[in-house]
Amino acid sequence: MKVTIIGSGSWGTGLAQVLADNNVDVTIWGIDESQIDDIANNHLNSTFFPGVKLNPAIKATTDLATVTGSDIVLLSVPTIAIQSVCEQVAPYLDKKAIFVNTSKGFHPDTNARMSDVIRASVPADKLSSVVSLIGPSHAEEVVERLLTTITAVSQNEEDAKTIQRVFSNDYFRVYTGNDEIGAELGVALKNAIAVASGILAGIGYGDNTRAALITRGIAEVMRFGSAYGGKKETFMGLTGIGDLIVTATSRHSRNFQAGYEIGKANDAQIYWDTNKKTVEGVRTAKVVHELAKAKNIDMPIIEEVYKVLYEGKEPKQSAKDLMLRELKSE
Ligand SMILES: NC(=O)C1=CN([C@@H]2O[C@H](COP(=O)(O)OP(=O)(O)OC[C@H]3O[C@@H](n4cnc5c(N)ncnc54)[C@H](OP(=O)(O)O)[C@@H]3O)[C@@H](O)[C@H]2O)C=CC1
Ligand SMILES: O=C(CO)COP(=O)(O)O
Repeated sequence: MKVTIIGSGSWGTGLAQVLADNNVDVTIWGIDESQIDDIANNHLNSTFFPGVKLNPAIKATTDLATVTGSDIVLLSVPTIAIQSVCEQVAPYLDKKAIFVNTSKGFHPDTNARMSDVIRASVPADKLSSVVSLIGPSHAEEVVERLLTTITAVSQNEEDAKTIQRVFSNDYFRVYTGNDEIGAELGVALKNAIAVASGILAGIGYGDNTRAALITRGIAEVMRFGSAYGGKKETFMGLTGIGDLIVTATSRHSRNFQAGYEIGKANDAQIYWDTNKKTVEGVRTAKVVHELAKAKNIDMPIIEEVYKVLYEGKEPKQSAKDLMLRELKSE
């Protein structure tokens, strides 16, 4: 089994650690020469995990020809780059490969889900199927081999089981699932709710607020996800409430961190002026704002995140407006 990981960022490196620990032949392909050199020769990815030793069996290269012969191609670049890396990779494949998606969000122009983007970008004779490997899983913890559970979601049960088998070990437990729509919408939307969680913490609100946010947040995710074809029970699993909990509460979350800075400043401009990290929830808030309007779905929390990010609304005013909305029963 040969696996190529596309992207030398934090999640690609974390998943390479899992595969190398499982004695799988794994190579990371990336565009940043110094990062690739660090992984290949020092067995470190100092940009993301300073001081954390990587399994020395992980190979790394900037040569895309390494993709030839791969049984599995795992994509770990931000959602904005998924289509372009698929188009770059496909010509190098000499057989059908399982494409593993790990990105959480939507296509930058079409708002399509990631599995649909991959299916549209990889020719059928190069694609066995798409499996999304998604769930509550901060790379910073996986690379340190802290116990993690995740789901391999696919329309193709056999390929989902292959990914389950290849990745599972005593610290990384993989479940399978087939609700691609529900799972991919769950992990995308939770990022926008995590931005809200960071904002509320940055303002100075406490644990009651966070519990309210998570509870009302999953209700919103479920409302949106089922309107777009997801199964209700999926939102109660790892790709729903599980991923929302970890992202809305963890110091590792870049969505939470971005929100925190915005809340502290009571202004989103600080994010637009300074952020250099991958923060998928920011664009997701815009996509959800548009898609919710199209189907008239009530999304009060994500709508306030949208207003803070894109209309200059003060976060403190947004929090008050959420509390003073028309009173409802649960
Ligand atoms: N980090 C995590 O814990 C988890 C992340 N995810 C998801 O995984 C996806 C990737 O995130 P993550 O790894 O954290 O992001 P990072 O920012 O850590 O890494 C992204 C990597 O992709 C590279 N990249 C960007 N564009 C291209 C391109 N066009 N061609 C080749 N490489 C490219 C970047 O290179 P450069 O820096 O040189 O631009 C960088 O090495 C996101 O959708 C995220 O939501 C999911 C679960 C966990
Ligand atoms: O998706 C993640 C954990 O499951 C990573 O979250 P962040 O992108 O907010 O760091």
